[in-house]
Formats: sequence, C-alpha cells, structure tokens
Amino acid sequence: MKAKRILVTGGTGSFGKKVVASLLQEGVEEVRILSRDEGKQDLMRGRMADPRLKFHIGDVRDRDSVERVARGVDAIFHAAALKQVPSCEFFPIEAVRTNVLGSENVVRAAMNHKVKSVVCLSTDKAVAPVNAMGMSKALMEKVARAAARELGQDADTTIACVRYGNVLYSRGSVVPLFIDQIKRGKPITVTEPTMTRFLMPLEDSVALVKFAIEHANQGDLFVHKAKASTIADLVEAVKQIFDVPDHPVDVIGWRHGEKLYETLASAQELLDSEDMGDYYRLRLDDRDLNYASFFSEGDEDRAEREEFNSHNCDRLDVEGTKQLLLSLPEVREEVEAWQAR
Ligand SMILES: O=c1ccn([C@@H]2O[C@H](COP(=O)(O)OP(=O)(O)O[C@H]3O[C@H](CO)[C@H](O)[C@H](O)[C@H]3O)[C@@H](O)[C@H]2O)c(=O)[nH]1
Repeated sequence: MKAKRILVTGGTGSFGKKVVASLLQEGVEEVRILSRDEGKQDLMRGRMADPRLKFHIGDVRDRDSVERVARGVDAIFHAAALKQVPSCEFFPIEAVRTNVLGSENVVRAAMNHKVKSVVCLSTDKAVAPVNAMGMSKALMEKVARAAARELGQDADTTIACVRYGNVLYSRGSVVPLFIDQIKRGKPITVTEPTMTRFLMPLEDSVALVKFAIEHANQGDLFVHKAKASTIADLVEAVKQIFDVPDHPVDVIGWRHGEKLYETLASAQELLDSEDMGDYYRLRLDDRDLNYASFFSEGDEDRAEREEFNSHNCDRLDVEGTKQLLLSLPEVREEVEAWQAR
C-alpha cells in the first residue's frame, strides 16, 4: 500500500476509521474520505490529526461529488452504505439510491479515472436476501460485477467485492446490547436461541479488504472463512465473562427480515471458487449474454456443492466465543469497569 493515494467512501464509519488508521500507519501518501457528515469528519480530523488525511464532503448518490474525489487515486475502498436492516426495510428506495446507484457512481468514476483497484464492501445478508438491505447489497454486487465483466481482465481498473458477516461489537449490534442489559439489570433479550451468526472482529474485515486489493482478478468476490456461534452460546459467553450466571434471559422471538442462519457463499458460487486458506475467492461468471445456458452449457455439478453458511461452518462453542469476545479491547474494558463497580 506504500506511496499510494486511497479513497475510502463512508470513511468516518467504524470500518472506515479502522482501515484509515491502518493505511496511515502503513505509510500511504494520501487517504481521501468521502462522506456526508461534517461533524463526524471534524471529530476524526481532530482525533487523527494527520496531514495526509483529506476530507471531502459529498454523497455517493451524487455522481459529481464522486467524480471529483476519485480523480488521481490509486485505489478505492467503497464502504459508504445504508446498512441497518430496519431502516432499509421501511425506506427501501433510499437503500437503492445509496447502495445500488451510489455504488454504480463509484464504479463508473473509478473506470473514468483509471483507478487501479476498487473493492466494494458487501455482507452475508446479500446472499439469498430476505430484507431490503441485503437485496440492495446483492444488487450492488451485481452492478460492480457487471462493470467488471464489461472491463475484462486486461483493463486499467480491477473491480472486486468482499462479503463479511456480523462485525462484533459494532454500533447497535447485539453484543453491546447484551452488555448494556446486564449493566442495567434488565433481562437479556434473545430472539431465537438456535439462530447462528458469523462473528467477525473489525480487524478481520480490514484484513479481508486488504487481501482483496492484493489478490483480486477482475470481478472476484472474496469471503473470509469466518467462525459462527448460536445466539444461545453468545449469551452464555457474555454471562460467563461478566460472571452473572443467574441473569434472566427473555426469549422475544424473531425480528422483521431475519434469517435463522446467514450464508457467506452460495453453492453455485463455490462451484467456481478458489480455496485460499482463510479466504475463498469466488470468481466472476464472465460468460456473455449469448451463452447457451439452457442447452449445452449449464452447471451439471451444481447440486453437488454445499453452501458455506453460519450453521455448517466451523462453529465456536461457549469457550471459543468467550475467547473471541475477550480478544476485543472494548469488551475487556467493559469487563474491567464491571468488576471495579
Ligand atoms: O435483542 C436482540 C437483538 C438481536 N438478537 C440476535 O442477535 C443476532 C445478531 O443481531 P444484530 O442486531 O447484532 O445483527 P443482525 O444480524 O440483525 O444484523 C446487524 O448487522 C448488520 C450488518 O452486518 C446490519 O447493520 C443490521 O442492521 C444489524 O441489525 C441475530 O441473530 C438477532 O436475532 C438477539 O438475540 N436479541
């Protein structure tokens, strides 16, 4: 990454902040951030205080602002998104505007300015999606990969996507909620104890994106072979960490747009994939519009592959989940404060 100019859309979010700090530490020449909220930019400018960091106010929905900021950059991490399931569910057209049309703007600007690499951040909720957030992210992947197909392997710009699962301890997610419920003496609310989720520390998502930048061929989509746990084990792990074995638990039932388990790679995608150790490379299907899909070139072995999901992956038990939680400084701080109360 040395001596490069990198653009991070949505750079003031939790992923953005983490990736920006790591890029600056690696010695990149310039990091540009494109985001909407001047307050968040100002906070980050003050906290990071690094002259290589350049803040651009704008919105991926607005092609002009994306075109301006993409000029002269070598790589783009496209993280700007509407990512909350409920808000996308109630305002789906807003998800289309940001996640689909905004991504098209980013990809087109990258092509226009011959940016070498673009990585678009997606989610496991984009595979066989059941909610508007996942659907819009699935379409983002399609938009990015259609542009990749159009460019072909020898183009100036390489476009890739990554998918990751639930980021542990991210704002508004279940782990900080459970901890807050313990601290306030309220019952822990569990939707469905047998539900599973891939659990990823934020560092792993940064590593995944960097892996994609380094290894992408045109149109590749990378997933991390993340581990998963059941919500029941997650609750038990949190209770053990905070040493509250008798804390009450309420089972409240499923929320809108939820799945029992999440899928990081479908069976069809895994048919044309490469096992790269900690990661899968899911290759672009670059057949053109006129391929004989229904007559002679269908996927005969499609039924033989199993998808990679949070039920059939390497599952963490309570002890494993505890170790993963305690690897996060934020959780350790919470536990120390709890013990010192
Ligand atoms: O009170 C709660 C809340 C959630 N859960 C369960 O905990 C798991 C994780 O829930 P989160 O809310 O942390 O995560 P989601 O899988 O629902 O997805 C979250 O992470 C996504 C990004 O990965 C989006 O940001 C999304 O809006 C956000 O809800 C789910 O199985 C959910 O059913 C509970 O048991 N009790």
